[in-house]
Amino acid sequence: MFADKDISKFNNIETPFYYYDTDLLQKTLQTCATAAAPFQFHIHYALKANFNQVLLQQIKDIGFGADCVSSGEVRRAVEVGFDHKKIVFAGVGKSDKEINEALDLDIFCFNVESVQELEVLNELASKKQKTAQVAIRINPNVDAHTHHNITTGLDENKFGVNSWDLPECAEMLKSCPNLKFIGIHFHIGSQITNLDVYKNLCVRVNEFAKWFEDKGFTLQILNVGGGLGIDYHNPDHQIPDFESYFKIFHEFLEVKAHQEVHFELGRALVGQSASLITRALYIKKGKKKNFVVLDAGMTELMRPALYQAYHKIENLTQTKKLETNASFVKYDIVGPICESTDCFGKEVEQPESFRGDVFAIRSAGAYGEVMASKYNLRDAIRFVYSNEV
Ligand SMILES: Cc1ncc(COP(=O)(O)O)c(C=O)c1O
Ligand SMILES: N[C@@H](CCCC[NH3+])C(=O)O
Repeated sequence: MFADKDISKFNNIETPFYYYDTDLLQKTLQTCATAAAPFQFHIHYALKANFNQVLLQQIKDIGFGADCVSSGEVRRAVEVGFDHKKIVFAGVGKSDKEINEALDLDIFCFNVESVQELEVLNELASKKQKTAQVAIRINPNVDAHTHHNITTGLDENKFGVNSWDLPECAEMLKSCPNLKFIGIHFHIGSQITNLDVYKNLCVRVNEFAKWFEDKGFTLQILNVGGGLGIDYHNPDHQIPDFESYFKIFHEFLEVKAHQEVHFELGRALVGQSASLITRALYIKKGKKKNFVVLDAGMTELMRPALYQAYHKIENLTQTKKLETNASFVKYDIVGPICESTDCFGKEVEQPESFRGDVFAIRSAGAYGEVMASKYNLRDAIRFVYSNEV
């Protein structure tokens, strides 16, 4: 819920823009850090969720590490000041150039996703006379019970080494003098709201850890990835239940005294901290449908078009006046882009809306700004921070 003073502020700013609530972000980060502390769990923030530098600064300051999926993200993490000994690099398709850059930056660990990648990494590290620390990303075949487009830990997914390739992987590790094997890594999917899924993951991690240890390897790191979801239906001041989440790993993961448990959270840390603020350009009344045409589209927030993802939409101008205007209408809320999927919600009940009304599309902090595109040669996306206006 936005305060009246926020809505008045928005009236004077050119739309569309991302509005970042830096206080909520701070509270979310602090809650996560406090929940992880009793178990000495290590948090790496997954930059792919949002690599906005202002947010990254806050995240770095709380002491989290960085989980990156490209050398661009590795570079961004270094520029912002993340300790290079807390930077990990995962990704199913790291190019030689990216690997070389990450080797030069002496990152903490490469999360390697195939046997062939081990070979390439060893060769590139040897040319630089370096030793790269590696964790093997294993595909555990655990169903994350999330949208099928954002599940990553099933046999049919491209990510990680499949269990049947592990013997070959173990042989390769033994024969690579420029690699230091330090752990195993998992990430089963994103926007996971059924926490029981993580119990299944813990069982599989325990099995794989034992498999490696039985072969004489020492595992220093158990990296269980991220994926904790947020409640898109109730965005107000919402902080995910980090305590229950970490407790599951504390209870179900078998952690040896010499081992560290690493997490890679993205959405849960930043998702609720932003709204996309946009204005109604036109109201179209049809025979079968009414439309609100906004000045933001799938180019600013792609998730609804890409995954039919739900984001709560609020007409801030009319909600403010609701006592005097109790008439509700169902609208398809669409953007200006030349695509039929450019739609933020169908048959969404809203107060009767008018040209110029300011709308908020909530829970847009993760996979929002970073997935914006220039399609239709749109203007670059703008942002506003709560502590600056
Ligand atoms: C390897 C890896 N780690 C961490 C994340 C972060 O995921 P989430 O934003 O769902 O926490 C992702 C994205 O799904 C990922 O692919
Ligand atoms: N972009 C996705 C999440 C992908 C997570 C990265 N593997 C989303 O918006 O929900």
